[in-house]
Parts: sequence; structure tokens; C-alpha cells
Amino acid sequence: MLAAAAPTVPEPSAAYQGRGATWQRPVGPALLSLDGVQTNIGRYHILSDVGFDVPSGAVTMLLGRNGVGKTTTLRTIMGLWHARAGSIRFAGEKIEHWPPHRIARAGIGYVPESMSIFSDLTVAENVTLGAVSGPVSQQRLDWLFSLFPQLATFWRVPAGHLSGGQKQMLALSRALVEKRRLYLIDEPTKGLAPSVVSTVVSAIRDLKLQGATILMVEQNFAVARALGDQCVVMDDGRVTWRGQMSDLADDPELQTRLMGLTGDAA
Ligand SMILES: Nc1ncnc2c1ncn2[C@@H]1O[C@H](COP(=O)(O)OP(=O)(O)OP(=O)(O)O)[C@@H](O)[C@H]1O
Repeated sequence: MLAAAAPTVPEPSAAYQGRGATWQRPVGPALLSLDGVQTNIGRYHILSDVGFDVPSGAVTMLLGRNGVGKTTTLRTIMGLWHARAGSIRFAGEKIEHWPPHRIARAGIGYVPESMSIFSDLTVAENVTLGAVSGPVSQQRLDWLFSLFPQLATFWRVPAGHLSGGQKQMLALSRALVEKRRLYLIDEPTKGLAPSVVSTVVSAIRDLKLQGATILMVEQNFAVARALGDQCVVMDDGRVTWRGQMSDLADDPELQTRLMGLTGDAA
């Protein structure tokens, strides 16, 4: 059973609300397409049949109970696990046999659930390492500091000294330090205090309002419904539902059937 969501999700900005409560963001053609993807980890068959599209300029939420294969799907897209069957197309290219560094250079930024920051390096060094295509622009840094002011405060501090929330802000900043064609974000609010959840949601909403394409795993359904346009639900290594977030958000029975959510969590 998924945990009940704390009511910590900030309201959309005035500009976003101005489009009207029922406004759906325009959904472009698929930037990423998975078809029949199967992944083994060791001798375990984890993904059996994963297929979905990630449309350009929208936020696609990847949802499902614990252990159904969401993280494995992101890692397979990133080339960190090898797809033993099926295809993964990104911007028209088949990437399922590419190594991770080539996938990153093609424009996919990844924020892993584990954050994967370098504890002995400073915040500045961690952020700089996130830039795969050249020097970091001051304009981009200023934007990151506006999203996460604490990043500037701790700029010269070893990342290992940061709190859990600050580490998550750093992990996001590493992916956001350059404009990517696609952002893969794995459970960015997991284990964070409500005020930090709010900061993280605001940052991702800011990114979304710039027209970014995002595929995000999120267990907090309040966060998922606040940010998501499209939704893909997985169970037992396969996709069981695809559709508009609004359709899932408005249907408590569907949430219970697909993800075991109770009314409290939705
Ligand atoms: N390194 C590994 N070795 C063996 N099994 C693994 C490994 N990583 C993941 N698994 C298994 O693969 C399955 C899918 O895991 P995955 O982390 O992709 O699920 P998830 O949907 O992201 O779950 P959660 O929401 O709990 O993070 C689980 O049964 C998990 O135990």
C-alpha cells in the first residue's frame, strides 16, 4: 500500500493557473518510445513487456506499487541495465544498445533515486560534473540558485555534509545544470520533509513551465497529480495502464485497482 500523501504540494504559479484549471498542456510527438522492453537483473526477469511513449514538452508520471520495475525501467532507458529484448527510441534513434555516457551526451539527464552524489567533492564540483557538454553557464547557475538558495549557501562545502533534503536539491541540480532534451527523475520527494517536498515540486514545476520533457517516478500521488500530464502505470514488470493524469486522478476506483491507493493517498 502506498503511503498517504502529506498536503505539501504548492499551488501552480499564477501564469499556470491563468490557463484555467482544466487546461491540458499541449502534448507533442513522442520524444522517447519504449516497445516490448525486457530486462533481466542477473537471473531474474524483472521487466517482461514495457511499452509506452513519452511525449515532448510534457510530464509523464511512471507509477505503480513498490517493486514493480519503475526504477529498472529508468535504468534500462539510461543504459545502466541492458534491455535483452525490445526497442528504446530517443529522438528517432535506437538507443537500447548504447552505453550510458552516450545516452547522457544525447541529452538525457538522470536523477537516480539513490542521488549518487560525490560526498568528498564540494557542491560546486558536484554540480559542475553534471555538465556533460561543456562549461556551466552563469545564467543556468543563477536559475538553480533561485530554485535552491541553499545550494549557493553551501557552494564550497563537501556534499557529504549536506542534509538529506539538500542532497536531493543537489542531485536535481546536477541534472538541471544543462538544458536536456529529456529528464528522468526517480522519486525526487522520497523521504523528504514537507517543506523540502514543496521546494522540489516548485523546481520541477518551473522546469515544466519552460517546456521540458520529463519522465518521473513518484510514489506521492499528490505530487504526481500536481505535476503530471500523462501517466503510465506498471505492475509486475509490465505496463498495465496509460492515459491522462486527470483521468486517473479523478477515478479513485481506478487508483485502487491499479496501484492499491486508498482515498486518503489520492
Ligand atoms: N540489483 C538488483 N538485484 C536483484 N534484484 C533487483 C535489483 N534491483 C532491483 N531488483 C528487483 O527488481 C524488481 C523491480 O525493482 P525496481 O527498483 O525497479 O522497482 P520499483 O517499482 O522502482 O520499486 P520502488 O517503488 O520500491 O522503488 C524488484 O523485485 C527488485 O527487488
